[in-house]
Amino acid sequence: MSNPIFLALDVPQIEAAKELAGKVKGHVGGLKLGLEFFCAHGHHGVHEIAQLGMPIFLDLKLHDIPNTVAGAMQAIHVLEPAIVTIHAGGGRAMMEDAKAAAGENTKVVAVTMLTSLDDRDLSATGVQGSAHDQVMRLAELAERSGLDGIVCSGHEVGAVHKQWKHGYFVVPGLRLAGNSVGDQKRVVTPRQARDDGASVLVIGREISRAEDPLAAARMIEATL
Ligand SMILES: O=c1ccn([C@@H]2O[C@H](COP(=O)(O)O)[C@@H](O)[C@H]2O)c(=O)[nH]1
Repeated sequence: MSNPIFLALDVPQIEAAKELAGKVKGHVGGLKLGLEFFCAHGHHGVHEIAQLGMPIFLDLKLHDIPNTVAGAMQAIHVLEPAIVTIHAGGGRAMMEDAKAAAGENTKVVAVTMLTSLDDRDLSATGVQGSAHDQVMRLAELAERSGLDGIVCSGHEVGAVHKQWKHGYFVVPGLRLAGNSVGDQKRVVTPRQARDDGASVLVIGREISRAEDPLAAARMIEATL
């Protein structure tokens, strides 16, 4: 079984990102580059990180009209990312067009509800029901739109997995028991997410902010 951990390289400098990724090489299965890194360094930055030889997850969370998102997908095609995120809230046509524009080796997954939000936050946006209901609804829409999978929290992944047997499930919001959750609200341990059917475990600060990132990565790997 390949290592499901993708390390979130949420650091602004290329050299710092490379150094961190180099330290944990062999103990994570891939590297996640998000908005902070991509806005600062664009394609050049992605090429630099790709030279480390690990699968790249471009967490761009695209959300716009279908034509614009399809154009963005075409523009990143050349980077050959293993995974790209879009927002399920963009609707069916946007998701269909994004998938059609992606490279055939790229998994396109839809963010359902950010792990930094809870039921109250959802209600404040005017959406009725619980976070769980919202994730289930958007997961069904993503599946019907032909996507490879979704991003959800560890609170929902078990239920989504039962409903969508061959989906690809990306789970952030992961913390070891007792550790600070920071800005995350729907949190589980990496082991819990894995046991409930996560395909990819996104881990950032538990490794990147650890005194010894290699020791942290090895320890988390050992819990799986
Ligand atoms: O719902 C979501 C979607 C994406 N993320 C991203 O995952 C990492 C999590 O970082 P931690 O430091 O492990 O909390 C980060 O890059 C987010 O942009 C998410 O947390 N939740």
